[in-house]
Order: sequence, then structure tokens, then C-alpha cells
Amino acid sequence: MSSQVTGLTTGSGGTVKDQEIAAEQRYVDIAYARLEEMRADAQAMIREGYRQSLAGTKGSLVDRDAMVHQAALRARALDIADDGLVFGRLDLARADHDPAEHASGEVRYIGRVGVRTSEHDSLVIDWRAPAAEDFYRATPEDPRGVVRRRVLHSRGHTVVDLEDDLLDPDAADGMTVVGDGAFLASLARTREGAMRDIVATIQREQDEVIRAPADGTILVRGAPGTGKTAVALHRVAYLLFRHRRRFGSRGVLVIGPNRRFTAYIERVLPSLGEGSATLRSLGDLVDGVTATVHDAPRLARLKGADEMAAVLRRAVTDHAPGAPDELRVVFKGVVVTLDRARLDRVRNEVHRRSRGSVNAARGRAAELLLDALWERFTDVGGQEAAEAAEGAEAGLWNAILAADGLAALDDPLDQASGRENGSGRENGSGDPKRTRFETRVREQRAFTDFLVAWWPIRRPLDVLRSLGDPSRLRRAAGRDLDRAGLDALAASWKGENAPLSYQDVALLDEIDALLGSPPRPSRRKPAPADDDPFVVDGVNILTGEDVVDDTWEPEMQELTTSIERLERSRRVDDGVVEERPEYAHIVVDEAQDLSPMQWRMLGRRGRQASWTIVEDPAQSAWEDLDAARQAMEVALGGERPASRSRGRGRGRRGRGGAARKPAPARVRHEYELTTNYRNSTEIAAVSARVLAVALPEARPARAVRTSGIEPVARVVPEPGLPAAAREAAEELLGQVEGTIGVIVPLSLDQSGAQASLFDEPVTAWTASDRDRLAESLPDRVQVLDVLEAKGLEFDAAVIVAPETVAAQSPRGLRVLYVAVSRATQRLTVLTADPDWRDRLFED
Ligand SMILES: Nc1ncnc2c1ncn2[C@@H]1O[C@H](COP(=O)(O)OP(=O)(O)OP(=O)(O)O)[C@@H](O)[C@H]1O
Repeated sequence: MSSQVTGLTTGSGGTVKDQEIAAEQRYVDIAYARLEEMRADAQAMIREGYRQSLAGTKGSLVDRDAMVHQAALRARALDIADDGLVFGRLDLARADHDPAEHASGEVRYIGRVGVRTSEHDSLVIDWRAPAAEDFYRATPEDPRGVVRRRVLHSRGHTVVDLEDDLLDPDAADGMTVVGDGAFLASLARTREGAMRDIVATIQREQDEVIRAPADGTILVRGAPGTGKTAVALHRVAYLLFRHRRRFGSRGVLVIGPNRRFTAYIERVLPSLGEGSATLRSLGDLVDGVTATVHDAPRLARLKGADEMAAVLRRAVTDHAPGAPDELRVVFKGVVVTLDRARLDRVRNEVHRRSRGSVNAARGRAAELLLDALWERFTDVGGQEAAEAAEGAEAGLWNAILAADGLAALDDPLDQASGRENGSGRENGSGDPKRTRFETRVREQRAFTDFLVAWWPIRRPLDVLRSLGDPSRLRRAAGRDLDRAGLDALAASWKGENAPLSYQDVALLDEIDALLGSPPRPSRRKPAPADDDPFVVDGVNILTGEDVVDDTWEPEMQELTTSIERLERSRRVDDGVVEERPEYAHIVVDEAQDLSPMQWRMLGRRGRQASWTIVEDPAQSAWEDLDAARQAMEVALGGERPASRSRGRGRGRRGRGGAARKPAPARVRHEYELTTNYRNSTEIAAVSARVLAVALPEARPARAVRTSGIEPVARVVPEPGLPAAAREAAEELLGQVEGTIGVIVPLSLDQSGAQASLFDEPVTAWTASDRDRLAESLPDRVQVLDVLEAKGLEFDAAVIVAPETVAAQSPRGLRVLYVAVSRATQRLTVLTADPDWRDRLFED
């Protein structure tokens, strides 16, 4: 028999629950005392590391670094554990349980880090260790040897509440069971603006995802509020704990939809003691650029489509803006010219042969230009003319020398060809006249200046901006874009200061991959080469190497090759070209919104990675989900069915991709989360109605918490919506303690070239509407548009003009579904259309 207690008073003072709390407090105090000793040990180890460095040998410095690094990591993890160190207790059944005896089997305490006594006995088990798994997995149907599971709620070092689950009543002889729904109560807690870890209350289906196999791909689906983000972050902490060597060294990347979202989740991993994962949004994944705007859905669809890859491929092979369209050199008095058509042929040939990095192909461009010049030189009879001029010149000199009684000159051009043998390009022709020609041409400033201007080292942003010119974009587009698309795209990229959108960032990454690294400078500086014609102001324009000597004037360096320098300074640190980072594991949150181009961007960072993909297709703002799926498959590098599925996982065969050679097949496991921990049942009912219209076949998640507070709907004439939104926010400020989100429709640019994308004008909210609304509201109220609200949650939400949100794009209803599922406690909907009130609020 066990005794279920919620607040009974005992004779010895306090409730039974108080006594249980006091007993747990004694244990927790012991754990904290030991934690303090471990922290002191870690500090001592850091000091010892520094002391060793005084020994002064190289080996001791390496040892010191390793020791200090390890000790510092340990110290940080221990510091973090200081808050709520112990949060769980498992009472296990005795293996030889005799029903006649009192059950007192093994007791395990679960916490944020593992704590052992100085004799190495376990005091607290790290939540990620195998021995902690039962804490999250045991259920009454499958108790896994657990009789009672206890969750300890603490404030700092003090235990303030307990909650028990009795999992095996037959084995719980005499065991006290306390609790009054503290878990559910914790779900209703105030949201303060940043997501918190859920380590003490991870549920079984969530734990299966967190501890899923580390290889291959994990695909996690679930409706809003089912904990997908929370689970993905806890999985990162788990992977880094269990496979530190593998994931710690090459790194884990967590990708979220926007910067607001990454700011919202950024505290979770550090609170779990993991500071090493890289957290980025789709808008700041590429170094040096930051997206500040979302494109209107139709523009986003154009930019994100797979076809853009071909458009950009053609764009980087076009001549750079301002590239000269004539090359003119002089050899032996003969003027040799390459006109625009000939230059274009050379350009095409360079691209055909160099397949890959455009920026690194300048050397090849120089070679093919020389070939074309020689061809042209011979075509125009230049050889004969040069020989005649040469003969006349030599004759003149010899006549002068003979008059002075001196011997005749050797052929000066033969001397030049002798020099050529040692230093120049081997053109393979074996023709000394041609070799001589090339040597002379390469020495000409006209040629090297032309080369730098005609084949500049290009930056991705310059290429994108150049497509703001409609004629240039039309050349690049071929048949891949129609007229309306062309105009809208060009308008969005035009001008130095046009803001960069989230989709633009993926395009910049694509261009970066096409341009490739600029030529790599060598670590060793070569000697200054005064006689090297490809050295222009201290830089070899073919290789990008610095060939400056100590006497070089820095100002002079800046004069001629500043583009190269700028580009290299972006990437080069201490002589090492910084390549695009690749990760061992990539977590993609809100994956349903990624465009094909964004998948390509991620794929380049995870060629060898395993993946955790988290998504809810019902929340997708992206129109062409099939194309996005295919791009995802390519990014993931080919799949094969799971050899062994765990939990609810199911294996599935993917469709490798054509754009990249498929990587070795990888295992995939799919999971579904089914419980909504965010919304009250009342709010969940509203979002279920939107889902039923948006995607009738989809199933809403089961909400578990009833608040007794019904959502509110108000019908307001359209011009009055901003004022009504403000009023609603002010009202909610008095009703909830935490955050309030006022979620408004998108601000769509339907002017100028972008107007052609809209069949008919759609109501939009302007930036000034938003600003006016946000004016003088306190910080805990955020005014944001529906796309910015992705992944976030608030104590209360005001949804403004659902009818407009629904009409703004073909996926408008799904976007509205996102908006109405953000609130934990209170929801107010303001609409100008009474039908919409009925749709959302009447059964
Ligand atoms: N096991 C749990 N214990 C306590 N809180 C939980 C648990 N699981 C999820 N939550 C809470 O539920 C809320 C929703 O979680 P989360 O944001 O991860 O959901 P989501 O599925 O990613 O939602 P969306 O699809 O809307 O982005 C968060 O406040 C999270 O802390």
C-alpha cells in the first residue's frame, strides 16, 4: 500500500509533504556540499595548469593548455549546475522483492551534472547518463523497475515542492506519494521572454527523440507547442555529453528561422552547461552579412526556388560591371586588339575549362587571353610586320655600332626568350617566337591592368547587387524567370542600400560557393620579384600572394588591388584562408519553412554531418513543399531505410539528389510529438479550428492544461484596428505578468515593380502602423508580424486582422495557424469581418 498525500497535517508538525521536502533537503544539502568541493578541485586544476607553464618547456605549455581547457569546461558546467542541481529521484523495486517486506530498493537522484563522493559513490546522476533514462521513460504501463518517480522543484539550493508519480503500486509498500499537479502548474508559469530548459520534466516521447541514435537523420514532427524546439536543444546537450569527442571537435550548428527566435532560445543550451554549439538564424549564417527583412511571400518564392541556382551560375559567368570590352597591346609596333566578341569567347572558354571557382580562374584567364592575342597577332600578319620592324631596328643599331668600330649586337629578342625559359609560362608550343611574344605582352602594364579589371576578384554582394540591373538579370535568367518575376527581383536588389532579406542570404552563399575562395596566399612570403610581370604593386595578381618586401609602402598596396585585399581580409586571418565551416551535426528548427536555396546553403555546411530536422508542415509558409523536400534530401546526402527503428521511429528511403554526388546512405528515424504543452485547451480549440480549414487532414496535438479562461474575439471596423490592438495589449498588461505578443499582418511592398507579383492589392500593415502601435508600450509587449512570430511564445497574444493574414499569401491560413498558437494563457483576436469571428469561435 502507498499513501497519496497532498496536504495532510501530521502530529509531529507540518504536513507529510513538508516532512518529505525536509528529508529531500537534507540530501540536496549533501550534494551541494560535494559540488562545492568539486568546484574547488576544478579551480585548483586551473591553477595547477598555469603553474606547470612556469616549467617553461614546450611540452608543458601544451599540457597546460589541455589541462586548463578541460578544467575550465568542468568549472563552468559545475557553476551552471549550482541552480537546481538535483531535480529528480527514482525509487527502484528491490530485485528480490518479497511482498511481505517493506520495499526499499535502490534510490537514484537525477540532476544537471553527475556528482560523486570522494570515494566515487554516486550522489547525483547526470540527466544525460544511461542510468537516468528511466527517469524519463518509465510509465505505469512500462515501469522499467521504477516504483516511484519524484520531481523536486527548487529555488536556488532550496527544495520548495515535490511531485510524485506512482508507477508500480504493487511494489510501493508503505511509500509516501505526494503531489498536486505541479508539472501542469509549471506549464502555466509566466513566460519572461526567454525559453527555459525542461530538463526536470522531459516526457517519454520527448526523451526518445533526445536520446535517438547519433548517426544519420532524425526527423521530428509535431504540432505547435509539442516541445520540438525544446527537445532539439536538449538533444544537442545530450549528443555533446555522450559523444563529446565526435561532436565537440567538429561542432554542432543549430539553425532557427530568424534572429528574434535565436535570441529567444539562446539561453537554453548554456543553462544545460553547453556553450559550444553554434546558434545561428537563416539570416546570419553567412559571415559578414545580416538579413534585416523578410521578402513578401511571392518574392520569397522566386528567390528561394531551385531555379535560382542556375540563374546565379549564369550571373557569375557574365562579365563584371565596368569590365573593359577591348584589350589592346602593342608588340614590335604591331597593335593587337581583342574586341568584345573575342573577349566573350575567351571568357566562356575559361569558365568551361575551370569548372568551379571563378575567382581562382584568373590565371587561366591570363593564359587564354595570351593564346587569343597570339592567334590574333598571327591572323593580322603581325609576325611578318614584327620581323620587318625587328630587322630594321637591328640594322640601324648595327650601322651605329659599326660606325663606332664595335661588334654587331646579338638578337635582343633571343635574349628575352632565354630569360623566358627560366621564369615564364610554358605555353607548350615550343615556338620561340610565340614565347617571346607572350613574354613581352605579359610585361605590359596595359595587359596586367586589363586582366585585373576584366577578371576582378568578385564579392558575392557585388554580384547580387549587379542583378539589380534588369538587363543583366535577364541575361542570367534565361528562360528561368518570367517578366513579372524579373522586374520584382531586380527592384529588390537595386541600389547599394537595399536591405538584405532572409532569402538573399542563401543566394549570397550560393554565389560565394560559385565564386570560390580568392587565390590562397602562401604562408611563406616569396622574395620580391621585380621582374615578374604579374606582380602589381606587391601582389601577384594570378595567385593573390603578397610579394611585398620590408620596404614596401603600405599606401601603395592600397592603390591598385584593393578589391582583392578587401576580399581576402574578409576571409584571411594570419595567412590562413577561412573556409566555410562544416559541422558534425546540424539541427534545423522550423524546417518546414526552408526554401530549396536555403537547403542548399545548409547542405554545404553538413556534407558529412548527421542531422536533427524539426518541423511541422501544417505551419509552413513555404508554397512549394515538394521542391523544398527534394532540396532537403539532397542536403542530407541520401538516405537508406533504418536498420533498426527505435521507439516510434520508422525508416524511410530518401531520394538522393542530382546536384551533388550522393553521400553514403544514412539511416533516418522519424518521430512524432503529440502533446501540446504550450496552449491552454481553450486556446488550442481556436487553433484547431484554423487548422481544420488550413489543412483538414491534419490532426491537432492534445493540449493538457485547462485554464478556464476563454479567448476573446472583437469585431472592429478596419481603420480602428490599430487602436483596438493597443487597447487590447493594455488590457492584457493588467491580466498577465509576462510577455504579450501583438501579431500583425505582413507589411507588403506592392508598389513599383513588385506590384506585378500581386493579382490584386492585398491589405497590408505598414511599418508606421506597427511603430505607432508599439509606441510607449512597455518592453514586455512585442509588436511583430506573423513571420517574426514563428517559434515564439507569449503569456498572451493579440492577433490583428486574421482575415488579412489569411489573404496575404497562398499559405496565409497556415501562417495564421502559427499566430493563434503562440499564447499560453490569453488570446484576443481582433477582426474587421464578423464571419471570421464565427469561423474561429463557433463550433
Ligand atoms: N516536457 C516539458 N515540460 C515542461 N515544459 C515543456 C515540456 N515540453 C515542452 N514544454 C514547453 O512547451 C512550450 C512549447 O515548446 P516548444 O517551443 O519547444 O514547442 P514547439 O513544438 O517547438 O512549438 P512551435 O511549433 O510552435 O515552434 C515551451 O514553453 C516549452 O518549454
